[in-house]
Amino acid sequence: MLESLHLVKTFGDVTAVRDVSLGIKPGEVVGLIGASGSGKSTLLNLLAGLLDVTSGTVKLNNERVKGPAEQLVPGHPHIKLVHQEYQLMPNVSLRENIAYALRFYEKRYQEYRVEQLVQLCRLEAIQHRLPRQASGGEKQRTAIARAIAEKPAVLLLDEPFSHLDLPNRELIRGMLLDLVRNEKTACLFVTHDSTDALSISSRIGILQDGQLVQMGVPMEIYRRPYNAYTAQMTGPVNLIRAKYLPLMGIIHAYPPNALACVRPEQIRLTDRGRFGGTVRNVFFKGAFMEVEVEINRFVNLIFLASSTEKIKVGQLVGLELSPESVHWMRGSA
Ligand SMILES: Nc1ncnc2c1ncn2[C@@H]1O[C@H](COP(=O)(O)OP(=O)(O)OP(=O)(O)O)[C@@H](O)[C@H]1O
Repeated sequence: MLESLHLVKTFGDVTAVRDVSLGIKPGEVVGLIGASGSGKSTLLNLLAGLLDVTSGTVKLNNERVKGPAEQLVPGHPHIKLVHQEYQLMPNVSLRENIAYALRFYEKRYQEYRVEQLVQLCRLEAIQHRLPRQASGGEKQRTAIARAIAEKPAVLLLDEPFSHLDLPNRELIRGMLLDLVRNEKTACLFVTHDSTDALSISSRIGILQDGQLVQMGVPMEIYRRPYNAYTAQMTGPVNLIRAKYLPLMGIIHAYPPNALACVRPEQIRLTDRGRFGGTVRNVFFKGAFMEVEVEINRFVNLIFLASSTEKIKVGQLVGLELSPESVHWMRGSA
């Protein structure tokens, strides 16, 4: 198990990581979501033993992971970090890039393991290409294959899905799930986009200004975000001040400026709506539409409608929201 205990990292007067404590078990995928500058890469480097901590501890199976100041070669043999830039050797094939990680092993085992990795990372068809002849997704998969060649206990990934198209993102998602199932690797990745994190992680964490503000199972964080930042980082959301909720038929006992979170799918289109408004925008998203409705001068709401519905800008619509769908947030806006 990889653990961080009260990790802090400062650069001059910037605190990039503030008191972060977390644990990742073998066979678990954990996604950390944070805005740009929230400390994601710094945290990954600390966990990998590639950056010295200001205070706090990183432990792998109860043994302290040393920082670069304490070692000749930075890093830990059982913790691998895949950077955003892949860092492949440019003049040898993708397959040889993977094999290089196994160069100290006996030839037969090396061949066997490379073959296994090529299959696991879906590289059969393009394994003999040079990195410059490969797409971003193929290079990403090669970098992951190389990182896991020696079966590390922990795989850390920096933005593994950014710059990839949907089919490649799906491939990497499937691959990571296979990997943790087959090899019991503990996998932690950071991202600024919640979609992949919500779909494959057993737990997700939200980083805000270097702090881990919330951690839990994806559904719980999506439904019950701690604050507005957590709500916005995990998907489309309506953030509604308490004083406007009676407009929607919701009676409550909260102060006027308390903030409520209502996810778009919790608002329903209905002919017998308790409230309604004028459609301002309709965003086609494929299987569904995101519809923006002006309730009054101060409140716009978004709700989801099936893309088979006929909804037009300027149309009046009736809506329904049940009191149980409203989540009151503790943190400030
Ligand atoms: N070597 C450094 N020297 C000084 N400040 C740094 C250094 N590395 C990071 N920082 C600062 O620490 C904070 C966190 O940076 P970090 O790169 O970890 O964020 P991030 O969430 O990974 O951002 P992004 O998603 O944009 O890559 C930022 O304010 C950044 O400017």
